[in-house]
Amino acid sequence: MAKVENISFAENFPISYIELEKEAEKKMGAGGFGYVQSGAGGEETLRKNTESFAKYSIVPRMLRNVSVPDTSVTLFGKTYPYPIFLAPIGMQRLEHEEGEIASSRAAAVYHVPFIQSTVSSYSIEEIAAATGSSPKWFQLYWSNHEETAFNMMRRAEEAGYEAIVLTVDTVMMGWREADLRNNFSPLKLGYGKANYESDPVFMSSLKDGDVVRGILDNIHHPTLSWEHVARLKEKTNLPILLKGILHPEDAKLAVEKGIDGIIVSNHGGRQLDGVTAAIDALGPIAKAVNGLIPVLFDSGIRRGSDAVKALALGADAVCLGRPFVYGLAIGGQTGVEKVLANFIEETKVSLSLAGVSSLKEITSLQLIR
Ligand SMILES: Cc1cc2nc3c(=O)[nH]c(=O)nc-3n(C[C@H](O)[C@H](O)[C@H](O)COP(=O)(O)O)c2cc1C
Ligand SMILES: CCCCCCC(=O)C(=O)O
Repeated sequence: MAKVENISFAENFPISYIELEKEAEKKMGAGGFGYVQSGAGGEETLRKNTESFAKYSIVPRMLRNVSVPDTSVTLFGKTYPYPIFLAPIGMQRLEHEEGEIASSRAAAVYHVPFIQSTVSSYSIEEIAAATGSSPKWFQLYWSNHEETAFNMMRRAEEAGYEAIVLTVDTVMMGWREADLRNNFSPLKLGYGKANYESDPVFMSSLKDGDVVRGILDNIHHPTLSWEHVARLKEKTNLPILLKGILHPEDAKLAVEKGIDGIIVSNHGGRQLDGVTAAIDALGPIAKAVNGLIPVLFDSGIRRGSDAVKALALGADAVCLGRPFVYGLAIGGQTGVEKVLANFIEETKVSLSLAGVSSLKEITSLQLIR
């Protein structure tokens, strides 16, 4: 780390998101880069996700002794040093040979919880072995072969994962024009198989032994409903969060049905184009939930001041997505560590300059539109 004035930062590494994206593009093939970078449809939501942060202006407070900001957050009885998670991102071998092994180890360096995707390139057990006791959550894609979903969740529980994130906005793939243009399907190319190939329940469900076809048959699940969620809940003692909530009524239903937390997200603009910017959905949802369950946020977080705005609007923590994946493409584990180092430092500086000395008081930080 280098230092300029009071700021520590990762040297010889892209600082801004634009630079990160540019460097990552040089390292990745066109198909893989297009898959990560692009959004659905005309990319209206992808653009809005980042642009909409500018609608919210922080009104900072002064003279508040911000010398040692307390950035810790407690969720489900566990305290983490920062209100920051790594979002579940599938198939990270697209970016780097070491994929999720590298990114989960980088997260562990900062005690940042790593959310592992169902469609990851290394299995639940491999990531657990690589990261020991550092915090991990498991993101579950529902499976049409229901026992496969239950078994993956059981494996995560046994491997020491601390929560299950059920993604509910991906019952089918969005209309992604870059992938159509490039004829690019990471699932068909065999990325994202690790949790399936290592799952005896899934493997024994295959009729013809074709793993890729089996994944494709299972992962698109348009029948998903609250009844499935209730069945899932019966099968685990881990907290369950629903990822992909954008409507306050769905958030209220989640509370009513005993769900433990939600992630406000539009999947980084990759699913339905034209939906609300995630940051615009956050305030009304936080109000509807009224502190009854934790509310996490992703989709558009690019810098520390974005995190401060999301926290002020009611998020308990934010998940970093594309920025860390670009770090992975540029420099493997070290690249992700550098992205995290800069993001954490910028978040701390932003909180201090906003006059927030503890996250416990963040919701009193005023934002004007
Ligand atoms: C390449 C890529 C793969 C993703 N894979 C998953 C996944 O497997 N499971 C999931 O729930 N979300 C997945 N997401 C969505 C992220 O978890 C997160 O919602 C999104 O990246 C947030 O948008 P942002 O990265 O633009 O901030 C993926 C996103 C990207 C960019
Ligand atoms: C039908 C869901 C497949 C999703 C694959 C990974 C993902 O979430 C993505 O955004 O891409």
